[in-house]
Amino acid sequence: MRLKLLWVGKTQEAWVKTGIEEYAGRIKRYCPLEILEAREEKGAQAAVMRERECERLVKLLPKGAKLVVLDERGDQLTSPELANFLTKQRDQGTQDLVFAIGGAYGFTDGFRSQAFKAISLSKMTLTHQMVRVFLLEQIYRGFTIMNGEPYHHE
Ligand SMILES: C[S@@+](CC[C@H](N)C(=O)[O-])C[C@H]1O[C@@H](n2cnc3c(N)ncnc32)[C@H](O)[C@@H]1O
Repeated sequence: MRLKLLWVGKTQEAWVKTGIEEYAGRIKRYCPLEILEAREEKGAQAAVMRERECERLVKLLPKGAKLVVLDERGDQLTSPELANFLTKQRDQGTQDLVFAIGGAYGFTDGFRSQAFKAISLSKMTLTHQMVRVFLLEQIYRGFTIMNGEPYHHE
């Protein structure tokens, strides 16, 4: 299984970049990981920017990939549940598992409907930049749970 993180726009804040590098590096000990970045749209109405950004996200999706969207309206999982989800995908032979994070205006309904799962990290809205770090840390945590390593404590 290969993991891909798909998101919109460059990471702006240095402290977010540091977090991404830290957890992406840790995840790569367990699984190949690639970050795919769609260009951010600027200066149009929100609906137009959302549409254009989602068109770019679709173009970056590998053929046959299984898509998970990060969405505040999605399923809320515990960390062990996320670990089980990753285990199941690996054991089912999923080749490319893609986690997509929307831009500042989120996803179109059309993009969301291409996903087989939507995951919420909280009922609160987080910045699309911060979600990158939170998601990476939870994926890393998931791999440590899968491997019985002493990182996650109940
Ligand atoms: C600022 S939010 C977009 C908010 C937009 N109003 C919406 O309803 O989706 C940008 C992106 O960050 C991610 N995001 C923000 N909060 C989240 C949360 N609590 N759980 C999961 N993803 C979240 C989603 O991928 C979202 O598309």
